Amino acid sequence: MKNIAIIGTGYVGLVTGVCLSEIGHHVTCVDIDQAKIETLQQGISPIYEPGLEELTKDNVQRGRLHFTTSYHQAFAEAEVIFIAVGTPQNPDGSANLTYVQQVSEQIGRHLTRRDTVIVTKSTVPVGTNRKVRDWIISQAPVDTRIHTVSNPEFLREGSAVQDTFQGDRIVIGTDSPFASILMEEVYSPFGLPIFSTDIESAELIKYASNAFLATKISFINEIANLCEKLGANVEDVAAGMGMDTRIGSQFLRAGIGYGGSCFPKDTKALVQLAGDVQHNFDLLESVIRVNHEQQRKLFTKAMEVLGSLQGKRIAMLGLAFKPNTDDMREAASLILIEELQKAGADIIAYDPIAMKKAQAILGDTIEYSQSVTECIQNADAAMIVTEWEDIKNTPLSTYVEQMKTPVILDGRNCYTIEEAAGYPVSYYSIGRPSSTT
Ligand SMILES: NC(=O)c1ccc[n+]([C@@H]2O[C@H](COP(=O)([O-])OP(=O)(O)OC[C@H]3O[C@@H](n4cnc5c(N)ncnc54)[C@H](O)[C@@H]3O)[C@@H](O)[C@H]2O)c1
Ligand SMILES: O=c1ccn([C@@H]2O[C@H](COP(=O)(O)OP(=O)(O)O[C@H]3O[C@H](CO)[C@@H](O)[C@H](O)[C@H]3O)[C@@H](O)[C@H]2O)c(=O)[nH]1
Repeated sequence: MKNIAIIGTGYVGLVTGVCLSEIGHHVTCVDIDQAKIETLQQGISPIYEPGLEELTKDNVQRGRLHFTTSYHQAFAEAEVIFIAVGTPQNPDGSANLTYVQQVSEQIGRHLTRRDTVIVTKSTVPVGTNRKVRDWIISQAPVDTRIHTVSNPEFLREGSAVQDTFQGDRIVIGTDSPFASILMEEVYSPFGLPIFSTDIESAELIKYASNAFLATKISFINEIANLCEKLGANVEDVAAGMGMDTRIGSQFLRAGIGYGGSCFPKDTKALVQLAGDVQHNFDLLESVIRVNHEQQRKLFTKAMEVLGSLQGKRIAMLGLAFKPNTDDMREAASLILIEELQKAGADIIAYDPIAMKKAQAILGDTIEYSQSVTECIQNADAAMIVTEWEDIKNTPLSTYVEQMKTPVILDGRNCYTIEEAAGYPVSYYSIGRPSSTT
């Protein structure tokens, strides 16, 4: 078992650190956010991620998992150091490498071993691992040897722990035989397929995978828009397409576009990366454009159905960018709220988990409620933005009983059109025929 340091205790760093300790490694996680580290030291997870808190507590108790704000302490025994800090987007869409550079220089200053393996888990443009090596060396003692590894992360929020133990593959890109053997030892207890390649290919696999998944989503959303005009049902079209194993049934759920901390920024970063080598990635630019429109889809529908939104009470069901997370980054709810407010609407929102994080962003510009039923009371229209279980399972009769006018704009196709037709509601969804009272 190895001594491992993880820099950054966000979604990726924390989940990776906890899961590596669970399979027996000795892990120290370091972060500059003191409050986060103190929370973690008490065994509390700063993020909502199913199964994570239990595993954190368990491994802290077993003495295999530690949290600190001290680089010195984290790197003292480390044979492998994982970089898992954020790579947010610059105003032009390219990846901001400030945090990666800062931690690389810190690694260099604190190195004590002759051979250290540095693993980049953050999503970074092709060429970054070579820069990481240079940044470290610029600060390191002359006799140290740095072995860099690109090891992109594919976990999804909301199922991050499960994805780590049951992922489809682990990608390892390195030109160091020393690092290659060590990474095999780190990851073999997971029993997952390991794909080994060069550094540049590993870096690109991450962007290419996210861009491809985003393309699938924008593609099915365009088909959904066509379905609405042609009278077809996108659910059936997707099901029929997905039965072809060459296409596959996953990531063909039409909705209000992709949000979250990865697809929006990574698609833009890949367009920029292509531009840097004089390549116009037209296809991906269209994917991004389609998504931009799709995220505003419920607003456009509300305008068509209600006419003016001035003074209208709109219930927003779900705020997080997807269920099972409290992450609000690039959530469609934020875009819709802005558009609705510009049009003069009053908003009351409900989310079972993300309300606290949403409140930190939105403050008292909207009202908050504690349940679906409370949220839709006296509303002129309800918008279903996130398909949480309790939202999906709300009987349509509740809308009839509680709303001023039972207009439902369902951005996640939570009800069948047959079900909706059985109630006196006006039901509009994505890529399917509407039913009106
Ligand atoms: N969130 C995901 O689902 C996901 C999945 C795959 C890949 N990624 C990629 O992984 C990277 C991390 O994403 P995230 O969502 O975990 O980010 P995050 O914002 O949740 O966490 C990043 C953490 O790094 C810490 N940090 C910043 N500078 C630091 C420094 N100098 N020293 C120590 N800690 C520092 C921050 O305090 C924060 O806790 C990004 O490149 C992202 O694109 C994210
Ligand atoms: O058929 C689908 C599937 C997803 N989405 C939307 O797409 C977004 C992203 O969903 P998902 O991929 O489940 O969540 P993330 O946690 O953002 O995970 C993605 O981004 C991560 C960060 O790079 C990668 O590690 C994961 O492999 C990749 O799935 C969300 O807004 C979803 O609502 C759809 O609209 N239709």
